[in-house]
Amino acid sequence: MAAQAVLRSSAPARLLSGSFYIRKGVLASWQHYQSRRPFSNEKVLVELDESTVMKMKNPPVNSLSLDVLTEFSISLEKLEIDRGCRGVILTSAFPKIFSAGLDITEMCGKSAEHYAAFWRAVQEMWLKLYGSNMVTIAAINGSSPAGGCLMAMCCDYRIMADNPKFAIGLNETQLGIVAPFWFKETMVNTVGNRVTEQSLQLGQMYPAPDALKIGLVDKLVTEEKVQSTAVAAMSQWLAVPDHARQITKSIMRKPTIDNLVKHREADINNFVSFITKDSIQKSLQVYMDRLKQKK
Ligand SMILES: CCCCCCCCCCCCC/C=C/C(=O)SCCNC(=O)CCNC(=O)[C@H](O)C(C)(C)COP(=O)(O)OP(=O)(O)OC[C@H]1O[C@@H](n2cnc3c(N)ncnc32)[C@H](O)[C@@H]1OP(=O)(O)O
Repeated sequence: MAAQAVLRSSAPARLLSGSFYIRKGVLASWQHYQSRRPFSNEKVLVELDESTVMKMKNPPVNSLSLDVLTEFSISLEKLEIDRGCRGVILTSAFPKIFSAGLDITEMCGKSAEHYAAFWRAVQEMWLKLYGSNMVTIAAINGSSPAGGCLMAMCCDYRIMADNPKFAIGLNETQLGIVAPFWFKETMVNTVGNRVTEQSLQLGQMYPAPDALKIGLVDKLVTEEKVQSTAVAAMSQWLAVPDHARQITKSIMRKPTIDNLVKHREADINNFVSFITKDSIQKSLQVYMDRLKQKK
């Protein structure tokens, strides 16, 4: 099978602690296996098995903190330069939640320097994932608001658990904040302009069946089958010659990526001046309080 051809030899499944879990299928040798050990840092788990899987593992809800984002980008970069890796499945280690999006506590009560570093890390994650040469498949095994939805949209193909309790969308306006232009452009590239305009203004979260209807996800399967379906889809995508697929992906995505690269510093400045406003800090605080009260 194409996926197996890509993931060369077999190696023991290996779990390493952290916020992500990368399952790497096939290594040429034990030495090669050992050379992948740098994945075993604080926030990244590496499992060496039949397929390459990055599992977010930041309890309780996979919120994307500065540490998690940094680790994600480093891990993805390592896979990117590994010629043995042509595709990655992105999923969550927890049932019922893919990712709660950006860690709201990173955007509350911190210094301007912290906000700038945080936003640069969000940009970096997006640049690396949206611009990846690898085939990227999101196995969305639970809810996925805002930044979680962004990560899923960065992937080439999205499979979601068929459960109307799981919802996905860019809900920023519900928090009193604004999805930046490159979040918007990613969504436009996924579902089109009209659906994006309405979704973003309303901060709409789509239950899985509705997400399928608007094309925000590509396929629904039962929760138990999300990952195996992703593995099957991966082998289909990997059957296409890499160079042709990669150039095509680049033609589709480069203008959007270039737009952020060009305006990156201005975007950071916009974020910092927006998020440091008293009114925005208040909105985020109210939202966090509501989240805690709902229990
Ligand atoms: C002129 C131009 C100007 C424009 C400039 C624009 C600049 C840019 C502006 C800013 C852009 C920011 C973009 C932001 C993107 C984001 O991603 S914001 C995050 C949005 N996320 C959410 O809204 C999700 C909120 N969470 C939930 O809905 C639920 O928690 C859940 C994910 C559905 C899971 O539910 P459940 O399993 O019931 O768990 P809970 O009990 O709700 O939560 C458990 C604990 O986790 C905490 N938590 C949840 N989400 C987050 C989060 N995103 N960040 C931090 N913490 C989170 C929650 O409070 C609980 O905590 P405890 O009570 O302490 O246990």
